[in-house]
This record gives sequence, C-alpha cells and structure tokens, in this order.
Amino acid sequence: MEQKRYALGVDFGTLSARCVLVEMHTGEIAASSSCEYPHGVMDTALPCGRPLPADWALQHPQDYIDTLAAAVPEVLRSAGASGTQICGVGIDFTSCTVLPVTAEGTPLCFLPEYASEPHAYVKLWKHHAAQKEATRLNQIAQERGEKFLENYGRKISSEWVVPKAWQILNEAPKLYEKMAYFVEAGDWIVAQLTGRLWRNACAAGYKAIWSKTDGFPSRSFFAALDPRMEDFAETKLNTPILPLGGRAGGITARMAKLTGLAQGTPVAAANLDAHVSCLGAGLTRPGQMLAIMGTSTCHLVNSSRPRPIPGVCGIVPDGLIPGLIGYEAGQSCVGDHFSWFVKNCVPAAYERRAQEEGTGIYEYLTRLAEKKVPGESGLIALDWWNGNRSVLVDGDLSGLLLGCTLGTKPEDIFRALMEATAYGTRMILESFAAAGIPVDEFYAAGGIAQKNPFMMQLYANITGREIRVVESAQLPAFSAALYGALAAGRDGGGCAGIGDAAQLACRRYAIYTPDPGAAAAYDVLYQEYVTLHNYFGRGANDVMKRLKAMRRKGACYHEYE
Ligand SMILES: Nc1ncnc2c1ncn2[C@@H]1O[C@H](COP(=O)(O)OP(=O)(O)O)[C@@H](O)[C@H]1O
Ligand SMILES: O=C(CO)[C@@H](O)[C@@H](O)COP(=O)(O)O
Repeated sequence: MEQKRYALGVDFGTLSARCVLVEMHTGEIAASSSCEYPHGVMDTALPCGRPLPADWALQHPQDYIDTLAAAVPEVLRSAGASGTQICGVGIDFTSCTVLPVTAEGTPLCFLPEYASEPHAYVKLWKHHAAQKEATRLNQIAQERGEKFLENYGRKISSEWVVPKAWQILNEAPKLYEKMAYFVEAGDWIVAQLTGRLWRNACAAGYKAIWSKTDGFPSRSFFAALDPRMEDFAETKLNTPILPLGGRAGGITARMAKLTGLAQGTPVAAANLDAHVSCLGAGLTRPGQMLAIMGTSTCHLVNSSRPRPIPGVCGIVPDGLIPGLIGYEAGQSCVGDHFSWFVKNCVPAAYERRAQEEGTGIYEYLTRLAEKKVPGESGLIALDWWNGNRSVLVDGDLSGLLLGCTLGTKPEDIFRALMEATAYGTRMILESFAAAGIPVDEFYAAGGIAQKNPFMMQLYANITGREIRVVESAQLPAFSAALYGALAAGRDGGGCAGIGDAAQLACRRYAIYTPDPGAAAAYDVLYQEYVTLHNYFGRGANDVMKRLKAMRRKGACYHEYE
C-alpha cells in the first residue's frame, strides 16, 4: 500500500474555512489553504434581498461545499500530494450552527419553495433571535426541576439547538413540519463527505441537551414547551450519535471527484471548532484551560470532577478528551467587537495612515493603543456587543462604553474593547475557581492569539496569569487532522488512539507573563468592571433589555410622542 504521509483537517470558522495537511511522521503542517464564505454572515438580508430582523445571523450551506471544493484541491496542490496519500480526514465547525434538512439531508433552503424563507437557512452559532424561546425554556425547565440544567450553568443559551428549533416552530410551523432533521453544520458536512448523517457526541452534549447517561430531555419536557414539540428529539434529532474520534465513513465517489481525495478515505466524526483543539495542543490533563480566541472565545477545561458552575455553557463527560469531564464557558463576542469597531467607528484618516505605513488597520490601532498606560483613556466597556454567553447566559444584554469625553480617541475605544474582553475572561476564571474547578495553566489559540501579541499581554496583565499561546498557525484545523488520523487507525496509516495522536501535538508556546505594575492597576479597573457587570447584567437595571425591545420593534421616537 502506498505510504500514507498526511492527514487532512478542515476548520470551518465563522467567516472562512481553513484547511491543512499534517505530515504524519513529524506532526508538521505541510501545507495550508483557506477560503472565505461567498455569502459570509447573512445578518441583514437573504440572497434574494428579503431583509432580516435584528439579532439574526444566517449562513448559506452551499458556501461550505464551495469552500471545500476550493480549499482541499489547493492544499493538495501546494503540497504536491495526491489524494491517495491522505490517511484520514477530520473536520471541525462552529457550533451551534444548525440547519433544517430533508430525510435525504438536503438543506430546505435548497428547495425553490423555501429559498426566500429565512428559517430554511443555516442558523449560525451567533444567531440571537431565539432569546424569547430560551428565556421561556429556562423558566419551564426550572419550574419542572429538570436535572439537565446543572450541566448548562442553570440556563440554556439562545444560541443552542432547542431554542433555535422552537423559534422555527413559532415563526414557520409549516417549515418545521417539512424539516426531517435539525442538524449541526459540521455533521451535515460529514454527511456530504461520506453519505452518512450522524450527530457528533460533542455537539450533542454541549448544544443539544444530550447526555450519554440520560439521552435527550423527556417527551413531557418538550411537550411543556409546546405540545407540537413532544416528539422533537425522537424525530428531528433522531440521527445516530457518534463519539469523539469515531469513524463516520469514507469519502464518496462524488466528493472524491470534487476534492481530489481518494474514494473511501476515512472521515472522522465532526467536532466543534474550539473543543477539537485540546488534542492538537496536547491538553489532555485536568486543570489546563484553553481559550480559542476568534470572532468569539471558547474557554475549555477538563476536570475529573463534575461540579455545577453558574453560567457555564456545558459540562460533558468525554466532551473534550475521553475519560474526563469537559467544561465549556465562553464569550459570544470577542473579535466581533473589533470587526464592528473597524467597520463603523474608525476615521478614514486612520485607514489612510495605516495604508501609508503598509500595515493593517488592526495592527495600526493596536500600535496606537499600546502606547497608553492602564486607565489613561478613562474608559471602561462591557464586552456585550453580542450579548453575554458566560457567566450571565443572556443574549438580550448589549454593549456599554463608559467614560467618553471630547478627547477620546479611536485607539482609546479600541483598547477599552480589548480590555473588556479580558475582564470577561477573568470573570469566567473566577467562576471556575469559586466552583472548585482548578485552572492551573492557561493556554490560548485562534486567530486573535496568533495575530495580536499586545492583546495577549493585556490578558496576562488583567488575569494576573501566565498565558501560553500555542504556536500552531491553524490549531483547530491541525487538531481536526489528528482526528482524521484517529479515524484511519494505525493500520490505515493514522493513529492508534488519543495518546498516540497526542504525540503529534503542538507543544511550542509564546509565553506572556503579567507585568506587576500593570496588573495592580488592572485589579482596580476590574472591580469597576464587576460593578457595571452586576448592575446591568443581574437585574438592578434592565435598560439594556428595554432598549433591545425597542430596537426589535423598530421603534422610533415619534411612536412615543
Ligand atoms: N490583529 C487583530 N487583533 C484583534 N482582532 C483581530 C485581529 N485580526 C483579526 N481579528 C479578529 O479576529 C476574528 C477572526 O478570528 P479567526 O480565529 O481568524 O476566525 P474565526 O472566528 O472564524 O475562527 C475577527 O472577529 C477579527 O475581527
Ligand atoms: O461556540 C462555539 C463552540 O462551542 C464556537 O463554535 C463559536 O463560539 C464560534 O467560534 P469562532 O469564534 O467562530 O471560532
């Protein structure tokens, strides 16, 4: 049999897909490619022009196929590799990114009769228009004393499966009936690659209220939401569960033709774009937290003990690494703050000066921001431009920027937003400490950790911890490739098990240690953040929710005259 030299990994992020070929003997990335989604994030209108309400975030599933068809042949070409040299394929995807499909797995938005129906498209993980359903679900679950709440920090997020499905039922009941399955986009991509539709145990555990011991919630729970949902789990979620590292099947002839991979190449169960990275970073022990910092941030840590933590996103046995209990917390908006700021608030003069200096606008703003000392801008922000995922689990909260004067500069605001995301991470770390889940080491990866050393230094100064940035340019895609090698197995030229695959992990780090002076100043500023966090986030003043309600109604002043 020809030497299987590589494993292929594809990381489907929020804005683009990244593909890597990993050399099996060295664990090095032999080649990489990326491809942006042609429709990006659809948050204002459908391709047909139909406008979308506030807090919607959709994607087009055809984009995922198109990026595969572009990125995989490109990575084979640049490595001079043939498809027959690939031992296995692994993919990871953002989550909970879900779509309604027919029994054959066809997305409903592909059907002409649904092309202009927003609910027929992919609901991206950051879709926050199901908050009403999430709030009602949590009330019902708490009234019923549902045990599963303990595994989700006592509140199910509007970003997860059940609120999103309930919103479809409430707003498009005919489409809900037409929907055979409600699937994770990662599982849908694996079904396109192999012809088989599974539900990966990781996403089921963290996003669909499934547990290995108890399965999905009861029929009576779903009926309490809406009598029409009584059989929701038995019908719309009824695809077989595939554990982490499991083999989903082999590349079909159609996909071999589209991608250049060899027909029959083993494909691993889909994984989540943050969770997948624990293996690739070699973080297989309790107490090692990994923050995947991109559009959002996911904070992941393993423990040998189950402990309830308010505001945690999910507590799932075997969720991150088999044999351990995987905890997930997160911030639904990190890089998105900076993307929003650059798109809406930066003067053209700054763009021009960045171009003249031959640097990117993020790098230009960062360089101006890092000249200041902690507190010099007089600003503080709450990092809730897209709601709060942990520790408040409330998509109806919104951002706050305090302290602006006529002297406030764009770089002051940019820095305040970076600091606010670090305060949010410190809040999460403190919630784990208070719950007795130790976090002994803190690692970071993802686009921001790779691109912004100053921000990583801020995180060290604000959390008071050493930050180890994993030096893998594409950690999620790299890790997904290791799962592809696991699906192949030793006899297939891949890896025999998790321990074997972890031998290939990336253990090179850029280390950031706290500056004592800055850390002392940030201890004071962080207390101001906590005061604002608790005042606006815990019910003392629900002005943020009132304002969002007005925005949703499209209210304007004259209606209140
Ligand atoms: N130099 C930078 N500093 C801070 N944020 C950045 C920088 N460059 C890009 N970003 C942000 O990183 C996010 C993209 O993160 P990345 O991990 O590449 O993608 P994804 O979130 O799709 O996985 C965007 O929200 C963008 O605003
Ligand atoms: O929520 C999860 C995983 O649980 C992420 O997929 C989601 O936050 C999106 O991640 P990115 O910021 O796009 O990397």
